[in-house]
Amino acid sequence: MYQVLFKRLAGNEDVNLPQKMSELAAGFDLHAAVQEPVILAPGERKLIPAGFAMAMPGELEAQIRPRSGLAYKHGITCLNSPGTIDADYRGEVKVLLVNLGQEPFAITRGERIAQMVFQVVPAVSIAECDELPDTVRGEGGFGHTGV
Ligand SMILES: O=c1ccn([C@H]2C[C@H](O)[C@@H](COP(=O)(O)OP(=O)(O)OP(=O)(O)O)O2)c(=O)[nH]1
Repeated sequence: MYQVLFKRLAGNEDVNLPQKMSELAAGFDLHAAVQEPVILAPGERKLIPAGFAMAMPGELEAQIRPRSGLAYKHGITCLNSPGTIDADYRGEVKVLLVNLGQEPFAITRGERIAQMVFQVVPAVSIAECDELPDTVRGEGGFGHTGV
């Protein structure tokens, strides 16, 4: 079990911290910490504050992912999906939403706008080399096996 710390940022006492909506949910829902409703016009993107900062063990990252209901019903999704929260980031967590729907959409205070899923990032060491190990695939990619 990993210990993650959430710090509520000043002025957001009324906004829920990330929370799971069911016992085995993978994601913690994030809530909009906007003061007034924010309108996203079709095609528009806006950075929405989530009202908290966090700390997690160094081997973790947190991914900000869209909520399927908002995406399906309104075309609202995360532009940089999945967003990456680094373990050493201490700023406010924010969600970059974009409206891919046909209608303006209002983000209201406290609304659940995205979800955050934790992942273990494997420790890697890197080295430069002149020749890479051979594979059967070689340089084939981008559909080289057919569509
Ligand atoms: O959806 C997101 C993505 C990022 N961040 C924060 C946490 C993350 O640790 C930091 C940097 O994100 P990223 O590495 O994706 O951004 P960058 O464009 O590479 O910026 P930087 O140079 O600040 O690393 O911004 C968010 O709050 N929400």
